[in-house]
Amino acid sequence: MIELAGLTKRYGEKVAVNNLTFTVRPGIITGFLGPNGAGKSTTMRMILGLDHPTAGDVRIDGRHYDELRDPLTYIGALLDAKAVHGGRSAYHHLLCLAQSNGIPRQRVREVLDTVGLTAVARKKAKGFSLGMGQRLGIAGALLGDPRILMFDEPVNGLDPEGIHWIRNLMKSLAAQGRTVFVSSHLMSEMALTADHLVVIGQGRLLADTSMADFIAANSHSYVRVRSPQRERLLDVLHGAGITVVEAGGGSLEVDGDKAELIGELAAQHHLVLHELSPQRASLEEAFMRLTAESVEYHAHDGTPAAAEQPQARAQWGEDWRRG
Ligand SMILES: Nc1ncnc2c1ncn2[C@@H]1O[C@H](COP(=O)(O)OP(=O)(O)OP(=O)(O)O)[C@@H](O)[C@H]1O
Repeated sequence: MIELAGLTKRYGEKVAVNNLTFTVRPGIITGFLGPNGAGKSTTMRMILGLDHPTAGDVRIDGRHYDELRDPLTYIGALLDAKAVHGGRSAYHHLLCLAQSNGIPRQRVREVLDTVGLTAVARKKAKGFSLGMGQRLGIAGALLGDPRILMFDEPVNGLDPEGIHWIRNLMKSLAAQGRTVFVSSHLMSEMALTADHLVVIGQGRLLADTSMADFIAANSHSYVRVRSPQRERLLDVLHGAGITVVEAGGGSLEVDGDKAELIGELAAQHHLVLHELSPQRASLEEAFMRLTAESVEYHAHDGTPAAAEQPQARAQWGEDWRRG
């Protein structure tokens, strides 16, 4: 497990990480989300002892990183794929890591094979593409066969086949009972990969919950209904006390999880339905809704940043609901 307790990091006036307390558990993939500058990388660096907390504590299986003997055998991490000596080959980069962590030499060939870099093992890392660099970083993380894996933006630079590969790799690592902690800005990918989410904004914890609960809590569910007997259906729904909003394209929208109720009412009144579809927000929509107030860096599209605009969250929710 990775356990954070009141973890805080200040850089001068800037509070990059603010009193974070959460636990990353084994056997599942925990996604780590937050807008740009939220403090994800700083948190990950503190977990690895690369940055020292201003306050609070972080432990790996009960110990601080610098107390771990051969740390790569406890926790493997991909933080910055470019943090490789460019003049070394992939093989020699991994061999150096192995030798300094008491890891047998044959493990280097195994991980090169796992990440698909065997054919370029003797090539210098400085000639590697972004995706090859990511694969080499992942090989380094796997080298010590650790129980805990931590990946910062692992799909960055990977092609669709590579993204598919890393998704399956993380799932199999979690299925083996390992702890997998991964950050990504690719929400669609995170939705397919993570079981649990930790979300931060401006260094603070915003959510620590299962994927399903996160989406349910931060999104609005409604049912879209279309019928060729629209007017009669409206009467029936109004008669049952159900509030209906007329949406574009002749469809109707009803708040909440009322699909079954609407279907039964339609059947009782012999009404034909062409569509009866429960709608739920995607992870991306739920994430934007939750973090709207803590986004620091906005592109200028004429509207002020949400942080400067206290009503933004409610307004955005309304737009999203009908948009
Ligand atoms: N060495 C440093 N000195 C000063 N400020 C720093 C330093 N490292 C990070 N910060 C600041 O701390 C905040 C958090 O940065 P961090 O890189 O951890 O965010 P992040 O969530 O990983 O962002 P991104 O998604 O953009 O990678 C930012 O405002 C950043 O500018």
